[in-house]
Amino acid sequence: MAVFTSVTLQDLTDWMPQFPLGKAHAIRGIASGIENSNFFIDTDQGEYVLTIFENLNFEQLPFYLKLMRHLADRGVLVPAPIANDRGDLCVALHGKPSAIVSKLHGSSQMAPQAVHCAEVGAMLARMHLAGLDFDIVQPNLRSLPWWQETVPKVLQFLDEDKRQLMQEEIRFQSAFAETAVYRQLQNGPVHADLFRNNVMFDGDKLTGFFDFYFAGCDTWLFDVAVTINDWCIDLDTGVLDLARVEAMLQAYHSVRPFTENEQEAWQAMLRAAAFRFWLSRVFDYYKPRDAEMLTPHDPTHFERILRLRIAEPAPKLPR
Ligand SMILES: Nc1ncnc2c1ncn2[C@@H]1O[C@H](COP(=O)(O)OP(=O)(O)O)[C@@H](O)[C@H]1O
Ligand SMILES: N[C@@H](CCOP(=O)(O)O)C(=O)O
Repeated sequence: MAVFTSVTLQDLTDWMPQFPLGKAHAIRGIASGIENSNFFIDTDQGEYVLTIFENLNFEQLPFYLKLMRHLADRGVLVPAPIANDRGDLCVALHGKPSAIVSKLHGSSQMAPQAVHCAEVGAMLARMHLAGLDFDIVQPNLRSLPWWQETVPKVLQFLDEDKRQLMQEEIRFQSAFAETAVYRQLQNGPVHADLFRNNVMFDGDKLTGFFDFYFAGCDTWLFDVAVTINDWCIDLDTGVLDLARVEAMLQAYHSVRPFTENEQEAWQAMLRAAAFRFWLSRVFDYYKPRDAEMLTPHDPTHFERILRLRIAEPAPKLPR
């Protein structure tokens, strides 16, 4: 469980009057999550989610919070940030940037079937299209420059086999990013971390995407690859489940058709998406931060997926 910054009900009572939510009645730390401190709060106006951002700063946060507002206004199902009496979505609490967003109903679907993957694929395509007229540009902070800067910091912790894989993949991805195919991919705001635990369902109906705090401007195809690599695999082996892959890709394609260029980039992009999370998990594993409660993610999971995506071509994108 990750609560890096503690907040008491008294802290909340002192801080809340600036928000149009009435009084705070209860606060509960949220177990899951590894980046921020999250709490459910009960107010006169109902239940909300309070997030204290542990790594993002006041300059970076408007991108995420305004993006969520922009998407919500266009019918994409995401939490709506609540502004304070000065119109600010991001306000200091214990000296750290913090925000209150609406609570999505339902729960995460951790054993998804094709029907859930189709819902996610269609909403992801709607999200990409809705982001077309979002005018704040902020790069995905965990894309190639971060990979290039982080690989040298973690190589010392890896055995020879893993070190070689990491070095080969960063070379491959650096070269891929220079290609004409890559450079012509459609770019815009992407979620970049749309795992099973970041989507809510009520039965088979999707109720929202959340945890936008890895979002940034990147290729739409990278977002699709990240999502496929989590939703459409056997979690024990990393092997793709073809029925789920097809359901997600077809649903996405029916809202926003894939391009020929994306066809060409697909296999390399699935590798990029696996590499990104292998690297961040290795980094988090060897450089843990303080937390009252913290469950690190297993890095070998994404190493396995990367090796698989290199060894076996995934199903092609629909045409
Ligand atoms: N808007 C929301 N509505 C409902 N539950 C939420 C919302 N935001 C976060 N949560 C809950 O909090 C948990 C942790 O949030 P998450 O954003 O994944 O944390 P972190 O940013 O630390 O990775 C989620 O698994 C979910 O149960
Ligand atoms: N999805 C990432 C880590 C980010 O954690 P989250 O709880 O914010 O999704 C991973 O699995 O490595």
